[in-house]
Amino acid sequence: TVVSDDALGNLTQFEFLALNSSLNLADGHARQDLTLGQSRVVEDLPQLWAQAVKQPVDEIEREAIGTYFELLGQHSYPAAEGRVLSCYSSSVAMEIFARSLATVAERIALVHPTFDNIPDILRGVGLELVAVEEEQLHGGDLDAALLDSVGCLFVTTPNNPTGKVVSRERLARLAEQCARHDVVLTLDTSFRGFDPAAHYDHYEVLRDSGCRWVVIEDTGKLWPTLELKVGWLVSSEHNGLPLGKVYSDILLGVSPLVLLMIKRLAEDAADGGLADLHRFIATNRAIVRDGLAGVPEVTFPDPLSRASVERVHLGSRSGLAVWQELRQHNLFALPCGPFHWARPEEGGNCLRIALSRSPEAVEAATRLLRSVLVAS
Ligand SMILES: N=C(N)NC[C@@H](O)CC(=O)C(=O)O
Repeated sequence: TVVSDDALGNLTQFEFLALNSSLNLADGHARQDLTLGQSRVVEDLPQLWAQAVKQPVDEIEREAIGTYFELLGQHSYPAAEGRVLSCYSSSVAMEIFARSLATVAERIALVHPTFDNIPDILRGVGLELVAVEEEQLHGGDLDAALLDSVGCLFVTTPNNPTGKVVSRERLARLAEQCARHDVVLTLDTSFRGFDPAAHYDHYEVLRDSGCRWVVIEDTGKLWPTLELKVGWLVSSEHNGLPLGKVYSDILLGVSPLVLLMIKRLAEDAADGGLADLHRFIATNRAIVRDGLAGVPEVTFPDPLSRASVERVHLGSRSGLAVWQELRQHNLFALPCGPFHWARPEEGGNCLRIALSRSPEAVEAATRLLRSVLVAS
């Protein structure tokens, strides 16, 4: 019997089921082997620990932020006090943003589809959601009446699971509309590291637009750091949100050791590691696409995606039924229904495959998926 997806709940609960399986291609966290450069950082952790004990934490934080934001082209990030808040994860940053927004707004426009912990967090603080279809968001100006009816426009870019990136021109136009309607523009840029199309200086565009804005950056998907990560909550001046106050309700600060590790990993990435990572993900994406070539009805809806995940459209097959069948073989992907948080049936025929895995795991998973699909 096919279990209905609400019996299994949200995407993260699906991901939880996969955590101890040998073929976990469910979550977007990085689980591939460390590269040589990254393993040198791990070997240096005792020294980083000693440095974290001695060096002032605000110095470490400034250096980690600078190295990471420069690596990804974000040269105009706000370096002033209180403008970049370090959180234990991007979801903690999102919770702080949501609680802050809910003190001044009742409704929020949110890109559809996207990862479901975003609408869940926003609903959790009592905000009413209005779906903005990805095509709409990328198509042209948003409806003025829509913008007048919300306190915020929330955009995931690159989007999850589609990999769709908001271009510089599109961001400038969205920010201009948000400025005109006095709507906060919020970006979740968790997948930014994977796609050079997302490395233009977003902060320069946001700053020049005059709109109120918030950006959530995430180091957690880029490197295999065993969940050691930081979410950065970045915001414009005078944004009217009690971010600092709510931040202080939740935490005092993150580990300087983790900040030093991130700084070193960002340095390694700047020294060729990021280009290697892009090639690594592209190779894994090709393994999936080549491995499923010729399977009846199977297509890939996101040909331009560079994100560390790949959507597979199964034709008339149920994503949930295929997910269940794979689970019998101890292979876990992600059914795409819950990404379509306003209309789950729209994602009913898709699976998402994680690509931040060893090529061998991606190869084995693709072979298994192919055998299940040709038999279905
Ligand atoms: N706080 C949550 N729910 N974390 C899971 C999230 O990081 C997974 C994710 O974003 C992805 O698999 O694409």
